[in-house]
Amino acid sequence: MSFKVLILDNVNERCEEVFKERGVEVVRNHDLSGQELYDEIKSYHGIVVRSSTKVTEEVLEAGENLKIVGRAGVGVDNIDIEAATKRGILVMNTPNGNTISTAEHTCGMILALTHNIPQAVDKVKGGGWDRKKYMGNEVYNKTLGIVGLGKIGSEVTQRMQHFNMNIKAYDPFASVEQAERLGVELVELDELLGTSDFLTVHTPLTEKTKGMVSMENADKLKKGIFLINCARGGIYKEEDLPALIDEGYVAGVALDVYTTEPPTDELYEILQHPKIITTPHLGASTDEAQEKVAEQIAAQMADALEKKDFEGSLNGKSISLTTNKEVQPYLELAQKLGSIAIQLAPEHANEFSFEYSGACAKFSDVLTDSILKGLLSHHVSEAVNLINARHYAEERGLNIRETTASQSETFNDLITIRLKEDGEYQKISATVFGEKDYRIVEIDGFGIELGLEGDILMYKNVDKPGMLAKVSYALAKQEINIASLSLGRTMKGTNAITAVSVDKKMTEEELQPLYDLEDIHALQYISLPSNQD
Ligand SMILES: NC(=O)c1ccc[n+]([C@@H]2O[C@H](COP(=O)([O-])OP(=O)(O)OC[C@H]3O[C@@H](n4cnc5c(N)ncnc54)[C@H](O)[C@@H]3O)[C@@H](O)[C@H]2O)c1
Ligand SMILES: O=C(O)CC[C@@H](O)C(=O)O
Repeated sequence: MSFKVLILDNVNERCEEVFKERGVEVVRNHDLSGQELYDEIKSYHGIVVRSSTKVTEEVLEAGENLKIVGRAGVGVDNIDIEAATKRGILVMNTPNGNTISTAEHTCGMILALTHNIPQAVDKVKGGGWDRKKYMGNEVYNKTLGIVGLGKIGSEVTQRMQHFNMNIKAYDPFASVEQAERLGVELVELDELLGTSDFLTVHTPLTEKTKGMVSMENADKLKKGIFLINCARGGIYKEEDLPALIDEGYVAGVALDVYTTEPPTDELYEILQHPKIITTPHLGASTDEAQEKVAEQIAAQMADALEKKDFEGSLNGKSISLTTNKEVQPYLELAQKLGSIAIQLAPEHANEFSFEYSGACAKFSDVLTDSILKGLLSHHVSEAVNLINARHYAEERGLNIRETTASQSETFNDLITIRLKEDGEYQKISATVFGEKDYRIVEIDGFGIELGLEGDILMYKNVDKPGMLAKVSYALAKQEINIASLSLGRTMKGTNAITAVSVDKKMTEEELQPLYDLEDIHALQYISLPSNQD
């Protein structure tokens, strides 16, 4: 299949080159919005953006053929990931292509801020000369507080240590080992605010980070602190910044990012403050970073479109495993098992437990996605895939438990689904022999061996002579051929379970005579897709 990708923002030309090298048709059309964008996007399988294009639910809906949204950069706050996930559209970014540039920009901002460089440049260029007014401060031996010890925070740390700064950090997700390796002291946020001479933030904008510094918590700040934000607008409350400076809490502010970009008139006013220096979201704007993110996003998207690799995917992390040859047989097994389990399940079943034993256990995450795909395909009208399966499971209130064991007692690998009905668990287990021989091996304690393919009749009967003859006669009368069969029982003469594979899809009318047979109970008809080539 040939793929088409649309580049919507000002992404470096290496993006087109890489797509073309990979045989992907690529079109560039910048700054589209509204109806123009909805019309244009229809035929494309992928779109590439930076931060200008807002990839809203409406845009995704208009993208009838859309499979991937690629962000040439880190922040994906301009992409409605939830809506993309629901539609099974992959969202990817390039998490490290612009790390170095942004870290360098941050260090540049720290030095420019404390040495009053931008203000002094303006003065001299305007024909002035004032050495007293632009007296600065050294960073040497000062404390730099870092909020967010991720990729950029870590690179800033290493660079500013060479300026002999003492680095402290607040990051609830950072490990002590990581901090030790970097020579950073991990502290709580209040301590960081109260002891830092400079504070730089390197987190996404979230409910937790929004307004991290504002007039409300001004008393927590070390007097005369310098604030730097090269992450996302709004982490410092912008409208409070002039007052924080004028009232002596803050010595100066450096901003590369704003809540609205370009800044609104109101925000523009704030930026006129002589102690606030600014750049127009330039952190990642270097030739090197832009080449890297452009190349990376094109290569990642081409790989994903060809289903070779899913590196950089944000809303389908576990699907990157699907390119691993080892996981492929289990994926199909899991999906088939999900499909059969839901066909055997009573209506409204919503409590499931998935058990993985043996080598397959290490892939449990993606196997759960695959079971859910099989299970939900029967209930959800939209296309369910590995990206959106968990979303639909949650939306439908399915309660899922997952357990793993490194070994199975009976088979090399075993996947079992239990579903709860009237307080009792029904159980179905399956395994794969070789690469594609998928078999159910147990249903509700009955050992059975049944290929997981095609059209299957499954029923319970009393274990006595003549039962199979009745069924085969009812089928033969309708000229329906039996392909294979499997019998299972717990004890001679008690209950038995029988599975009969037939050579054609059966209609309700054809099934009726079988439902009417005496001593044949709980007859169910299951249809499974053929094994993939
Ligand atoms: N100015 C630019 O041009 C530019 C360029 C690249 C990235 N960015 C932005 O910089 C930010 C950081 O990027 P990164 O690549 O380092 O990301 P990252 O994911 O590597 O690091 C983010 C860190 O923030 C931490 N974190 C999350 N919530 C937190 C909280 N409430 N308190 C403290 N720490 C928290 C995470 O644990 C993580 O370590 C992102 O917002 C990104 O969009 C801006
Ligand atoms: O595309 C850009 O220049 C913005 C980059 C940056 O904000 C990011 O999050 O990667």
